[in-house]
Amino acid sequence: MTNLADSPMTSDSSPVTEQPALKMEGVSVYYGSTPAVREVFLDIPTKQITAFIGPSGCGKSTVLRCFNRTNDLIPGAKVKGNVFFRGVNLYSKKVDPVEVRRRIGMVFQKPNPFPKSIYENIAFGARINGFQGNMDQLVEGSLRKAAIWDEVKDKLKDSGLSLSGGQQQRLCIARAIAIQPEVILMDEPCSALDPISTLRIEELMQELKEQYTIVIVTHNMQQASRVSDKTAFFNAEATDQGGKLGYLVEFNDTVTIFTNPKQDYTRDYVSGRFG
Ligand SMILES: Nc1ncnc2c1ncn2[C@@H]1O[C@H](COP(=O)(O)OP(=O)(O)OP(=O)(O)O)[C@@H](O)[C@H]1O
Repeated sequence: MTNLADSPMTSDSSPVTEQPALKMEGVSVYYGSTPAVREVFLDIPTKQITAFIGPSGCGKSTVLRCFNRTNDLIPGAKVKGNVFFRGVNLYSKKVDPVEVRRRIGMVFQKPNPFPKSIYENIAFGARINGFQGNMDQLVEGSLRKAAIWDEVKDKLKDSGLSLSGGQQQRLCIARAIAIQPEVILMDEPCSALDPISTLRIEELMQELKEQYTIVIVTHNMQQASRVSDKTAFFNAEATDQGGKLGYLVEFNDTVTIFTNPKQDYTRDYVSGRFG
């Protein structure tokens, strides 16, 4: 089994920030025989925030799921091309998808805490992953990193489901952090939250990027321009079969995408002319 920790990026002589954490080379995704996304080439920078934007159905979530092999869990989904994490091809037969999902965590649109105590929401996954250290410390550290410790420290035995939506989402981020991933994928993490909870998550993302590489799918262009360093704009084109096929139009620094994009489609989208 290929060890995902074995990679040139662990060398002290090469600063991690200079190499992409994740790399896509010619990735196409199919659901059954229907193509959903074609030929994506993309480098995700280490310890930065990359946003995926684009109209509904252009394949943002589909592409995001390729980074931790969660498309494998969808019957009929097929990924072609290569996805590299720290130089290791994640789709190689030697790579264990469970290990991939441990190293590359995911937070979903709707907060989905386990129906267990706040403490167990953090401890459960760590225990399953064979964590041998001090569990109390791990729980506190993860909740602190997710900026929710002060709100829950006196009620760790209460159910995770008793928290507000915004708190539940930070609990889910803490749960992802507890597994000690290197990358956190976020699929519209704020779309079910009110503006104040959204702001908390956005602030939290800025803190987390000191330690983690973050990729976020968002429908909210203001959010992408506020939080991200890089932005990938996806669009979809009509197919001969009457469907839609997603593709990457443009990928650049967020400020360039929003102020001086190279493609007319991008300019029209970010200025609200379609989508
Ligand atoms: N589980 C699935 N089974 C079959 N087709 C799917 C599945 N998930 C996505 N698709 C199709 O793949 C295409 C891309 O969908 P995807 O959800 O990735 O786009 P998106 O840009 O994230 O959309 P949205 O912004 O609406 O969430 C769409 O045509 C969608 O119908």
